[in-house]
Amino acid sequence: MIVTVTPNPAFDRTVVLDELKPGQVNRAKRTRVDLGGKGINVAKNVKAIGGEAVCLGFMGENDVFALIYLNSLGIGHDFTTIRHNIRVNTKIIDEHNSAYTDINEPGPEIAPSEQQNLKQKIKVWSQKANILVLSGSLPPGINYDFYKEVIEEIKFLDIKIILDADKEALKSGIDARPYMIKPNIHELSELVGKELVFPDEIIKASLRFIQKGISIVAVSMGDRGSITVTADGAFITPALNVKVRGTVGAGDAMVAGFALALDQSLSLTDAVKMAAAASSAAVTREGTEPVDFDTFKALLSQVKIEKVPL
Ligand SMILES: Nc1ncnc2c1ncn2[C@@H]1O[C@H](COP(=O)(O)OP(=O)(O)OP(=O)(O)O)[C@@H](O)[C@H]1O
Ligand SMILES: O=P(O)(O)OC[C@@]1(O)O[C@H](CO)[C@@H](O)[C@@H]1O
Repeated sequence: MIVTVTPNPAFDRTVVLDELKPGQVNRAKRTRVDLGGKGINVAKNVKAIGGEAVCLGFMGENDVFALIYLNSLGIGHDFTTIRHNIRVNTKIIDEHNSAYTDINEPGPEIAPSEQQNLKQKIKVWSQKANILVLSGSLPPGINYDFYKEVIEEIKFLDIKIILDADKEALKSGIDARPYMIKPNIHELSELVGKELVFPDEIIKASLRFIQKGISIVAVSMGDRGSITVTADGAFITPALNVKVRGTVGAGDAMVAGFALALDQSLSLTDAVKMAAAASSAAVTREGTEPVDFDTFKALLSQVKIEKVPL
């Protein structure tokens, strides 16, 4: 079973413009609202490509539409109810410049008791799960080492933990040695304090974390595809040629592909393929709508992987 944790869910409001003109009145061509937040997007995409996932995290007591939506997709959930509503993140698509701008709110203040409640639920669900995905930013009131503490509490269990976070939450989470991390190229560059561009630099930087005891470092590079590094070798995967309608959540779809492949004990090559196909399918969707299964299937056969021995 795959369990995802989203401490900071969001309603993603996607606003499509001809061209974003800062300092002026901009008229939207169209808008849409999706329930998002990284772990929730992972669960939506796991479901869309044929698996099952359960969502944990914080959810406002009045955020009933979020639950109705997950129920409509048949996605299980066991959120920790909080007093405040979840945030609204604004995603601006500038069609003329193919520019994608995210404005992410900090999220609601979390009380210590709410935090304990989520930790307890994670412990209980981790007893039943094969894969635990810890994903996204931490809302106010939660310490940056939340993910580290969670990993340390459950790592004696037979469970593979995937961490997808940034900044201090990622840095400290890595110290607890999750099974896998999925930094994007900017996050990896920040982690090692050097701007990384070329595959050999990216592989070398990733190996630092493999040497620390992390089994898989999957580095996403937007339209340049991804590089997945393990102790046995690196897999370079160019992005697929698809019509891009929105890039938000591409990384989450990538994590969904890995999570499902790991849950099904598939080979790493198959996991990399599923991750590439799911993430490429994700960018063909506006907003964070789950991927279309037929598109995912069609893209799966197109993924090319170059294996680089170390
Ligand atoms: N423009 C694109 N064209 C084709 N594929 C893309 C494009 N952008 C992203 N992808 C696919 O999605 C994967 C993940 O993208 P990216 O590196 O942008 O993730 P991310 O920064 O974690 O995204 P997010 O935080 O929005 O989920 C890439 O490895 C690639 O397979
Ligand atoms: O602010 P965070 O938690 O880092 O990221 C939140 C977010 O940008 O991530 C998802 C896309 O990956 C969106 O659904 C959501 O709005």
